[in-house]
Amino acid sequence: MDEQEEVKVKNPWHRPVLIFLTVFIILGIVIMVSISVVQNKPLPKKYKYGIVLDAGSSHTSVFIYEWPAEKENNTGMVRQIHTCNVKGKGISSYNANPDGAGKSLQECMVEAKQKIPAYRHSETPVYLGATAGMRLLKMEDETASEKVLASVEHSLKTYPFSYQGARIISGQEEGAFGWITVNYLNQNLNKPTGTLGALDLGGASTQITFIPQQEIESGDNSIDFRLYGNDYHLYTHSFLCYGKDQALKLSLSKKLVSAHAASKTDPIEVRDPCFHPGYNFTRTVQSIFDTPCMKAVNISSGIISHVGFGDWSQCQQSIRKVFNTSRCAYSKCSFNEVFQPSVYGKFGAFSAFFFVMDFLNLTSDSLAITKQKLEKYCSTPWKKIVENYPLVKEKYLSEYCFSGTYILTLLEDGYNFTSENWQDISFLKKIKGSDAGWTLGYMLNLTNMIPAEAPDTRLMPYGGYVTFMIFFTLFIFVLFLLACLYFRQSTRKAQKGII
Ligand SMILES: Nc1ccn([C@@H]2O[C@H](COP(=O)(O)OP(=O)(O)OP(=O)(O)O)[C@@H](O)[C@H]2O)c(=O)n1
Ligand SMILES: [Ca+2]
Repeated sequence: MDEQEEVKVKNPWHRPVLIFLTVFIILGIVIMVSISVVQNKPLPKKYKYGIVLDAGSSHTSVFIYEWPAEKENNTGMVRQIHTCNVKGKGISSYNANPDGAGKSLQECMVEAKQKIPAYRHSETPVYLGATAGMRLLKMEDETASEKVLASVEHSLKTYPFSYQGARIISGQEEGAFGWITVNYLNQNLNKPTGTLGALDLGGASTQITFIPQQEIESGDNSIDFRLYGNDYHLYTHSFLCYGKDQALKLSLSKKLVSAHAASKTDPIEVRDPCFHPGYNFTRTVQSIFDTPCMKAVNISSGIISHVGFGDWSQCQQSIRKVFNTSRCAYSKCSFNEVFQPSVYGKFGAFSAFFFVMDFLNLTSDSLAITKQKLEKYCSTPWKKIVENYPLVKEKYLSEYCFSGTYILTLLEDGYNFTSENWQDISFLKKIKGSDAGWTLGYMLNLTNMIPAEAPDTRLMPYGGYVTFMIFFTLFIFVLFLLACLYFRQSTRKAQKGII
């Protein structure tokens, strides 16, 4: 009986240290299992795709985007994997032949089929957004614009993707989605850092979008977003007819009207300081007035002899005439009686802002140097320019003096940038491999990929998780060894006791 009692007392499982260690080991295992379950929730590993067609006034581009399926709500995860430039002009140029608009997309859409894995085709959304060219066509001939949209819709539905619509987007959407794109790509949206304003220059319209420091006095210039848990109150404006092709027509029409008033020769000679000395090109009056951007004038037909004389400061004076700055019903205006708060913060200037300033090698100079270089460029004889750039299309080449001067005048006299904040403007084409423009923001919005609230994050970052698991495994292993040793010692002692 005495012996039996001694065995009971010395049973090692009854020692508090051993009980303590055992509880710790079990607790440790439970914690490890729980963490690995939370951390390793099954996640689909594959990529998803989206296609957006930018049907601009001068041309159409097809953008293909890709993102990891499990990370679609994180900022900066969507990237552009391919672009295809549709051959020919923009879809609005098919007003007299709407079927041609749909057909023009074929080559790029076939390319899209090859770029996106076949098993993803049916779930890949396709959106087409048309901008200022189609806005103008709609103003001129609504039936023609509907036919063009019906034609591209019919064409896009023949592909195995998930067709989501073809529509004319508003100027506010164009500005706001451009702003979302640049800030999404720069990963500014879920951080307390400042955002980047967006400046977009197309062929037929131009947009300015930024977060101002002052109240927005006109309702149609204000847009509110809640993205990743932050509220954004944006100023945006789109100037229809102030893209660089329409602005050239506006400017030429003014020169034509005064030349016509001064002398009624046929052809009418229009001397233009925005074109190089020695440049001489024959145009029809109709080619300048073929747009609803211009008021009808009494010169409706005839031939123009367009003669350049390359004088930058006269060119700038002539361009100023297309901006009406005489009246403003608000505390501040840009031009044409449009409210605009003072520009604030850094800006990204893309599309034709970039094409032109990049060609002229003016993307990183001060305003004063930019003017000097442009003055020199405009006064260079046309013959020399053609010799210097044999590979550039003559139509593009002839217009860079006008376009550069237009950009400078729009930014300085129109939007009120100064020599102090000139270098806050970055002329850029791409951000981390994706084009700056409205298309990415448009897709992110329509696929709900930017949540209003910040998405849930992992329990801990991957590196932290791995360190934690290694440390904890070692810890439990040591505890286990200690427990074994202690158990063996206790058993021995107990056995000795029995003997
Ligand atoms: N390498 C290039 C490409 C385009 N352009 C010019 O840039 C303008 C078009 O810019 P873009 O942003 O493509 O305009 P769209 O989107 O077609 O027009 P919008 O946005 O007004 O609808 C046109 O004048 C075109 O001639 C250029 O000078 N150099
Ligand atoms: Ca555009």
